Order: sequence, then structure tokens, then C-alpha cells
Amino acid sequence: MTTMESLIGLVNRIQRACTMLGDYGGGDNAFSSLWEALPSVAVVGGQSSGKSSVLESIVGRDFLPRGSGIVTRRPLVLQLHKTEQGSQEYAEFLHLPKRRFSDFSLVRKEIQDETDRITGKTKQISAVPIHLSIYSPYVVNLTLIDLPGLTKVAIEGQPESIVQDIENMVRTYVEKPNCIILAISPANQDIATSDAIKLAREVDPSGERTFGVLTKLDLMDKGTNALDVLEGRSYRLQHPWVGIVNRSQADINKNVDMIVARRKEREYFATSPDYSHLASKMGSEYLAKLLSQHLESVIRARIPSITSLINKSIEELEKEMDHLGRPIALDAGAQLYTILELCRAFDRIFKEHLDGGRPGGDRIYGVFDNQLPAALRKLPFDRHLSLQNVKRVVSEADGYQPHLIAPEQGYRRLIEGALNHFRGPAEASVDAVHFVLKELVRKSIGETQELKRFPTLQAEIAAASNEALEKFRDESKKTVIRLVDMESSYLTVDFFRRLPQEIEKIGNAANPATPAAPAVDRYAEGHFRRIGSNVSSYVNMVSETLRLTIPKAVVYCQVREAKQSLLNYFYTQIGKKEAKQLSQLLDEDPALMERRLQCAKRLELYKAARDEIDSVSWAR
Ligand SMILES: Nc1nc2c(ncn2[C@@H]2O[C@H](COP(=O)(O)OP(=O)(O)OP(=O)(O)O)[C@@H](O)[C@H]2O)c(=O)[nH]1
Repeated sequence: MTTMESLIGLVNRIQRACTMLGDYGGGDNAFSSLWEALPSVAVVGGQSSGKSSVLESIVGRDFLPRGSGIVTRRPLVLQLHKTEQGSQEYAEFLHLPKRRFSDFSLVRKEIQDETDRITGKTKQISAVPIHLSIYSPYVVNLTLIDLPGLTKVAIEGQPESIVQDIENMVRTYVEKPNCIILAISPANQDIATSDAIKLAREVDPSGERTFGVLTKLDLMDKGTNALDVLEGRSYRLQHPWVGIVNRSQADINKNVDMIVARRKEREYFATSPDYSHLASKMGSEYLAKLLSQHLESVIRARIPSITSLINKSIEELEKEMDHLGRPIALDAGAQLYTILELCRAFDRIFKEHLDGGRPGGDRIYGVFDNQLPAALRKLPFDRHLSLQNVKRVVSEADGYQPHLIAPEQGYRRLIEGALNHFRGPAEASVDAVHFVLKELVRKSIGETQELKRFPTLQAEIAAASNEALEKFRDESKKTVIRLVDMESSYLTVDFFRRLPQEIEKIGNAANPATPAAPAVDRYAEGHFRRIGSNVSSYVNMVSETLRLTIPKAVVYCQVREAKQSLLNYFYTQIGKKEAKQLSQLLDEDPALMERRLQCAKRLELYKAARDEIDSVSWAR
């Protein structure tokens, strides 16, 4: 008994959790439905077939709305919990937790009100179920789903489609292989025309999950009986048919007590000349017990597959959640933290590229080792120091008075003119490194997995990084140009001191210790060639210096800065942003956010269900 109570109770609890998370079978759902895996009993019948009466008689209480037309417009999941003898009966709605109804007429009113809350007063139908639990010593543990009565015509104020809508809704419940169908047919109607049997036959042709219930036996014409149906000759089902005698409308009007009605029903069968031989297997109390036992055995058989479905779903959902990433916090502080973490993740990868953990940083060395030396080599010094140009520059610098000893001004002009050429390769190195860094930013953003979800933040980080790189580039350019200008502003004196002096050579001609130098004609070509070659040596020396110092400046101004403070300015800007702007930065694809939310809810449901099942297994 404990097992039975706990098994049906278990399914009840899981069903409630399902409903709270919007999983109630039927409706569209992007997820596999746990609800659908749970066995349940759906009550199906044509209008006025006596569905409500059967349910009330199983419960032993008046609590369902009555009236003309389609009264049941939302599924009612009725969970019956047997309590100890002597304890008070009460009802509870899932949508009104903690409120106990002991007056069952208020339960009826709440069902009506809650139906209207979702469907409006329009007499529309809705697939969202109402959950009602009844705790009573007079019930058996059982869960029944009351569905709108199948109808053939719409009444006034209802759309024509309602007939089909109701059938579709009922069908979504009964076509599930785990649904036990309680098919209600009135005995005073030909069974061949029963809406309930018609639908049951369609969805359960072998009749293994259909329980046939025949109401209104007392209303049959005198001299006729329903033995052909009750004994399974008219329509065969795997389970025996159960005959029922509910309260008549007159009884209801007279407020005949349900307990009295149950007793009268028992007496009816016991004393009926037609049905007394079946009396022990007739009536609403017997039906309730039969269903309870059947439901329990079905649940027991299904537990292993439900457990494996749950475990499989948990595994899949966890995998999907991993893939989707953690949900974004709602408060500004946590969002700021998330943004900074994402920036740091990007920054880490960017640094790895520079430091050799990832490829790309070596391209910077390529600039220093190949590009810069090649550019320096290609500078047009040959042209600048051609004999003709040297002559021209020196003469111009001399003016009307040709130089007497050495063309000081001429040298300076030739050197300055040559050094100016170094600006080009210096700036080109800065640009080349800039483009390598930019490319590494782009690569690093792509490689930061955590950022993938946030296209806006990606774009912002890229923009901020590029802006910072531009600044570093400007600074770097200024520095390398300064290096070049420094070379122009003060020439290396030692170089010229070490040059052989033509004058001295001439003066020493008489000295036999030194070989006699040919007398130099200061205005002959040889003289200018020597000037050209001296300037060329000087320029080569400077070129060698710059080849070594430009990389130092570039690394100092660009690479080192990028490593240390690529996002510094961005960080200060982020710190000033309002909550709304922060969440804009974290604006994920809404579909993705929704999916994560749904996954999380689902996961919670499945985990709760697993815990429930575990707790029952322990109790057994
Ligand atoms: N005499 C007698 N009347 C019954 C029996 N079952 C139901 N009735 C009456 O038939 C009418 C319809 O019964 P309900 O239980 O309201 O039927 P329903 O299928 O729930 O109807 P809807 O919710 O409108 O679809 C009521 O007046 C009941 O009193 C029965 O076994 N015998």
C-alpha cells in the first residue's frame, strides 16, 4: 500500500512540477515532454455523457461547475490523495498554493473563475490545465484529467471551430501511449454512436489502455439492459466495462449527498435483476479502485524507462547549457564583472599571440629582421651621392666663395639630405607592426570562445583595441621620427675626426716617412668622389644605428603598450556606463537567451523529478 501511495503520489508531484514549467503535454514544446512520459488517466466523453458526475462520484464530493453548454473549457488535472481516517477533507489549487478549500462550493467557483482567467468570458477553450488536489480519507490515490466534452455543434457565442478545437485538444491527451483513457458513454444511447468510444477506437484500436464506463444505466428504457456492452459483446476492450449510476438531475436539484448517492448506487446494482451478478464489479467506488490499481501497476512498469528518459534528458540539457554558456546576471555590478572577465579572456589570448603561446607575434620580428633592413638598403643614396649631385650640393653650399679646406656646409647638407630618407622606412616599420597588431586583435577576438555569444561586445572590444593601437602608432611614429631627427641634429664628430685629412697629407709630402700623396686639386672629380664616399660611410653608419634603434622604439611604443594597456581606456569608459548600457553590451541573441532560460527550467524539472524518484526508491 505504501508503495502504491508513494508511486501515484510521486507521479502527482512530477506532474505538478511539469505544469509549473509549462510542460503539460498537448501544446507545442521544443523539448521532449516529461509529462507525456508519465502515465495519466484522461476522462473523455460526449457532452452530458456524465463525465462530471463520474468524477464527483469517484471523489465523493460536489465540486465541478455545472451548466449548459461547454462547461469544462480547460483540462482539469484532479489529483486525489488518500488521507488518514478522520482527517479533514480539503482541496488545493496549484495556482493558489497554501490556500485550503474545505468548502467545495468554493472549489467549483474557483474552477470557473480560473477557467475564465485564461480563456476570458468568451467560452473559448485552453489547453493550459488547472491543477486541483483533493485530500480526503474517502478517496483512493488517483490522478484523473477531466477534458472538455466532445461536442457536435458550437453554441451561441462560440466559434464554429470549437468543435474541432475540443476534439484536437482531447486527442493530444489520449493519443499519447501513456494515457489511460476513461471513455464515458451514456447507456441510454447506442454505444455505436458514442463519441468517447469513437475516439478511443481511433487512438487505441487494441483497447489495451481504454476503460469503458457506461453511465445512466437507470435511464434505459424499461425492458432493455446494457448487458451486451457491460459483458463486452458490443464493443470489446482489454479491461472490463464498468456500469455507473450517477445522481439524476432531480437528485442534484434536491442536493442529494454524494455519500448517499454512492450508497444508492450500490443498492441499485445489488438489487438489479439485470446486473446483480456483476454487482461487485460495478459502481463508481469500484471504478475508482480499479483505476487506482491499474495506474499504480502502469507507473511501476514505466519507472525504469521514465528514469532513463530523465537521465538522458539531464545529460542532454547539461551539454546544451555548457554550449550556451552561463546566463547573464541582471544587476549592473555582475554585468560589469562579466564584461571585464570577457575582456580579460580576450586580452589573455592577445598576449599569448605576442608572447609566442599562439602564432602571429613572430611576424613583428619579421618586420625588424626583413622589412626594415630591406627598406634601408633600398634607399636612393646612390643617386643622392652621385658625383654630379655632390658637386652641385657642395657648390651651392659654398656660394660665391668656394671652400678653402673642407666643404663643411656641403658635408652637412649632403648628410642632412640623406638622413631625411630614413623617415620613410622608420614610419613604414611602425605601420607594419601596427597592422600585425590589428590582425592579432581580430584573431584573438575570434579565438575568445566566451565572447562568441556577445556580438556587440565583440565589436566594442575590437573598436576600443583598434583605437588604442592607433594611439600607440601615433606615439611610435613620433618616436622613430625623433630618432631620425636626432641623427640630423648632431652628427658624430668622431667619425669625421678619424677621416684622413687631405690638407695634412699635402703638408707632409716632403716627409719621406709618409708616402707622398698626390697633390689634390680640390676642385677635381676625385675630391668630390671622396666627399661622396665619406658621406656614404657616415650614412651607412647611421643606417646601422637606426636598424637597431627603430625596433626598440617600435616595441617600446606599440608592442609593449599593447601588452600592458590595450584596453585601459575601454575599462575606464565601461566603469562609467549605466546599467542599461552594460546590458546592451551583453545583448545576446534573444532566441539564445530564451533557449537557455527554457533549458535551465527544464533541467531543474528533470533534476527535481530524479530526486523524487530516488526518494521513492529509497522508501521501497
Ligand atoms: N439518472 C441519471 N442521470 C445522470 C447520470 N449521469 C449523469 N446524469 C445526469 O446527466 C446530466 C449530465 O451529466 P454531467 O455529469 O453534467 O455530464 P458531463 O458529461 O459532465 O456534461 P458536460 O460537462 O456538460 O459535458 C446531469 O443532469 C446528470 O444529473 C446517471 O447515471 N443517471
